[in-house]
Amino acid sequence: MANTPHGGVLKDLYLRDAEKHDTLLAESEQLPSLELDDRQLCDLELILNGGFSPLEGFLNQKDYEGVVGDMRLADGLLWSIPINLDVSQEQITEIGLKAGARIALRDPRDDQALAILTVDDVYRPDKAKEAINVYGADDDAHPAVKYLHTIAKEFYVGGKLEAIQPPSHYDYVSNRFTPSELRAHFKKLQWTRVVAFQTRNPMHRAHRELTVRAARARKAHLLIHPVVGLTKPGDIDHYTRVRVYKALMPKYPNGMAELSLLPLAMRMGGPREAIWHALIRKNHGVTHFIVGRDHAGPGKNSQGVDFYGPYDAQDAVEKYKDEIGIEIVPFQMVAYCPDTDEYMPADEVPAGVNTLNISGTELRRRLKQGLSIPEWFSYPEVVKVLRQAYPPRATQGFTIFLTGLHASGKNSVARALQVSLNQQSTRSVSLLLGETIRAELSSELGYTKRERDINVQRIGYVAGELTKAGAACIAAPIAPYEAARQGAKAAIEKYGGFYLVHVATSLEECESRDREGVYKRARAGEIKGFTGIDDPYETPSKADLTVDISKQSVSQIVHEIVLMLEQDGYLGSA
Ligand SMILES: Nc1ncnc2c1ncn2[C@@H]1O[C@H](COP(=O)(O)OS(=O)(=O)O)[C@@H](OP(=O)(O)O)[C@H]1O
Repeated sequence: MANTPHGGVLKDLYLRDAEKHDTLLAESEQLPSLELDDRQLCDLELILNGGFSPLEGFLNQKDYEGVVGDMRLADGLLWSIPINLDVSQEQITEIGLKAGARIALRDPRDDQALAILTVDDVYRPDKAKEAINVYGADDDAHPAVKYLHTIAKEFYVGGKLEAIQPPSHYDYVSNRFTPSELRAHFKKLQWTRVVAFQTRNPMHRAHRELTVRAARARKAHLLIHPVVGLTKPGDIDHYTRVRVYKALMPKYPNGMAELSLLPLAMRMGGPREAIWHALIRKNHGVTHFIVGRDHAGPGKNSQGVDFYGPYDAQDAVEKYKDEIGIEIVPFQMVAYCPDTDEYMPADEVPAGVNTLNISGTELRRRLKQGLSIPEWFSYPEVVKVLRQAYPPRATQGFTIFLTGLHASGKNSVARALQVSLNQQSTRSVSLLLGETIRAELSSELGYTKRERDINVQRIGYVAGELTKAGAACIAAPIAPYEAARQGAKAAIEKYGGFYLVHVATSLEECESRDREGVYKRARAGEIKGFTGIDDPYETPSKADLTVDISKQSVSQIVHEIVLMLEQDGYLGSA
């Protein structure tokens, strides 16, 4: 038998409102609309499908104050994390949000109406109190507190929901189970004791070992239940993680474990979050829940001290275990003992016995540099997935961004570099010369500061996309403004390497090299606002390389660029 939902009844609003579907959909077309943001969308999905039972909507003020104050809804039921629909004053006025109003809530990705909210109340939360009570401190180093102060709007709207349809998913659809679906699945499999494992990270041998030990200890089956909504900023993306989980699942004995993806927006709220996670699993029909060391921990506060103690989450679920109604399986991390080639719970390792571990940071370093990842740590199938997602630099894209005056030699260097890279790497090489971009992308633009900034921004965008796709991109605009160059850098370096090369050939030299006579015409006033003559060129404050065509040959400059790329690993063999 699947576990009883929190509050006794699974609030699957899709099932409850199925009969009214057509009427609700028609009504939603006539109602004012509120477009949800990413977090509200995750919360809405779990309210509608019953994952957040007993909630039937976003918290009204009474429930909110109870949850913030002592983790209880107004009716006394345990609930640890406030689930709010935050709105701005402009939205309140524009949409007409007030008690009794009916509002269509829409998916921001495709504008579909997902639910109708009947407004109970609109109130201004005490955000400092929410931060302190729920997350332990009013400190922006905590991601949920930062969200509260920088993204969440100033008012909350409470009210019950009627379900129209679930948000559309196009990724891993067959692995997404609502609580009702999971309950039906357990029934079909005849699973009565199920231990769930929550994770927002890739899983390796230690996790497989830990989960199997938990299942063995409770004579239960296993539900791997990772979060694919919002996790901690900087986490490995869920596409990669799900491929990892799928590579790991065959490592469990047949029939022992199932994978289901949870569209939860985590808050990283440690102890309160652990209680919330347990209640959500209970709603999914699970009977046991693993709570490990530092469950849903956000890391360190602004003073460099951990927000929560390593066992605060375990203590919290222990304290409320009767009300939570799911058996908690507290777990130590397992450690690898190389001398005996086995995994053991960290607290059972005898004194003096050597153990090994590879931290997340160390793993990322090894992936980045294409270094070995030992088999005792992970499965080759898992490592293969991670290597595809985090290719070593030798196969990552990069951009060489040449900046300098007209006729400084940047175009000659760019062309020669393209040829040189063509001969030595398997990447496709793209050349974005100033004149080409002006003809192909920016033909409507002139040369005012604003137009030059737009031009450089476009180059940054295109170079970023090429870099993301693994290409070598060589851009060579004049790009006279520091801020615009910085903007291009930011757009590119999130996807791969970025190198700013200042072709610092003097104006005098550029003028003498200018066979087309453009500078002469600019000096004669026939061309207005020409860079270097009557328009500024801001010298880069921090170029990765500064070269001068009057002092070095093109091939020497190309060689310097190649050496720089080689040193950073971009030109080694993959
Ligand atoms: N007013 C003015 N100022 C500067 N340059 C001018 C101007 N008018 C036309 N040109 C010619 O336009 C070519 C491309 O300029 P860019 O797109 O690289 O300039 S910018 O980065 O947008 O500032 C650039 O050529 P290259 O330097 O060979 O790319 C210039 O010859």
